Amino acid sequence: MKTRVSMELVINPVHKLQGTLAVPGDKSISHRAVMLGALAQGITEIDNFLMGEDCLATVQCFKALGVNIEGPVAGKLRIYGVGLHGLREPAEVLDAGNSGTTTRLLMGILAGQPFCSVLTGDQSLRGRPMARVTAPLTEMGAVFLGRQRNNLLPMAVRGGRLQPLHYQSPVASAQVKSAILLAGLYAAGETSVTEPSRSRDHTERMLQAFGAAVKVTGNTVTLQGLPRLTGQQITVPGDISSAAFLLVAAAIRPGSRVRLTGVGINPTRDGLLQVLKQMGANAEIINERQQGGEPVADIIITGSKLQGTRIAGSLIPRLIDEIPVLAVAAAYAEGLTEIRDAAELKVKESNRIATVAGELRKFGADIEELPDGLLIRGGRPLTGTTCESYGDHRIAMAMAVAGLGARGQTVIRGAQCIPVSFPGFSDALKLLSVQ
Ligand SMILES: O=C(O)C1=C[C@@H](OP(=O)(O)O)[C@@H](O)[C@H](O)C1
Ligand SMILES: C=C(OP(=O)(O)O)C(=O)O
Repeated sequence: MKTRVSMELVINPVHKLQGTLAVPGDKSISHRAVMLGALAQGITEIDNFLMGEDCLATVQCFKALGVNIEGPVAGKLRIYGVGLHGLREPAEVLDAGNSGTTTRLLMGILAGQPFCSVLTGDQSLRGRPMARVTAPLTEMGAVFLGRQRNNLLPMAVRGGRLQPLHYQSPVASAQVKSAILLAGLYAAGETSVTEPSRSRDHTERMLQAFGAAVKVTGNTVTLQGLPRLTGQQITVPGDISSAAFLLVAAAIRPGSRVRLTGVGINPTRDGLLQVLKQMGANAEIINERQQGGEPVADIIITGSKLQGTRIAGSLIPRLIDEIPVLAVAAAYAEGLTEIRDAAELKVKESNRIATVAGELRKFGADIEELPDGLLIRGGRPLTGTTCESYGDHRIAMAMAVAGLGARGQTVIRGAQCIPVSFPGFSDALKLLSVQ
């Protein structure tokens, strides 16, 4: 297990943000490109791969499963696919680091393998619930052995012959949906997942691009098992979840104008843009195009006076990772913001309802925790403070954004977690900041 040196990020208030920037590649799409590339026949080449620690953990796991992968070097990766049945029993424990996506999607794939593997991760990941995938995968025929009735890592998996499953998921979670669909690759016949509302659909899109038959009807996705997957060329779009920090930073500083190029605007991921508009921000989408089966565009945002809003229901899965930074936008907005139906935030890298509320309160924000969200009475002037990341990259970056509009200096302790999803975050802020 890696031990990392604790790092502090010092944030000084900025007058405004200005400039043009390309954010790093999408984390969700980067993970999936490695996984499907490994299970395909032939070569998959990936460009603009996210060199974040979570995606590097996925690459390491597939190397340990016997896949020949060149790179990643400067966002380029070449995978020599082994086909659906070509993975090899790993001689070492598979370490997913901080990454829930690596763990849960990999569990789906390992469920279909006729060998034994063991998965673990860092302290945060070892506390996150896995029964949401081990339970349905057990129904399909895989065998798991882990703490708290197969809920916590480390977890041993013995895969094998799988039965197809029609699963009614109690949560809108792309990780649950994807784990079952990836296991469904190994089951003869149709496997389907129905969600309470639609989660991100990158797995469905990419499975189709690699040649699998996938049907989407309402909130149900159906996959035909045992397809032949063929290697692809994939250019990963910029990550809207990383763009979110820069978009909110610009939105809360009047006079700002920032252009982010090549950002993924998949409709299952673009809730942030809808909410920023609801709050009165001026966000323009231009140069829309398709890249790797995903819609991308440039986003131009200007600073404006923001108003409070309500964020709930089927919008939540479309912006789940952006809620910490949207809470920051709400603290700078006039009036009340209510975030509901977001209890999933409690089982992320930290309990994000508690950590967002606790850290924003240190700046002087008026914020109340709800069982499934947050109530923020915005408009109070914020004062720079010392924040904790709790090892959660999104909390570290959200609080850095809060510091940009506060009076005085802000220090983010535990900032070494930021490259989990956004290597180069502080350089991006520096580049865009006008003091
Ligand atoms: O499938 C994915 O790539 C992800 C799904 C989401 O998690 P859930 O599926 O738990 O909602 C999200 O929070 C995570 O950052 C990435
Ligand atoms: C929740 C996140 O990721 P994961 O579940 O993959 O750890 C995230 O990046 O905010």
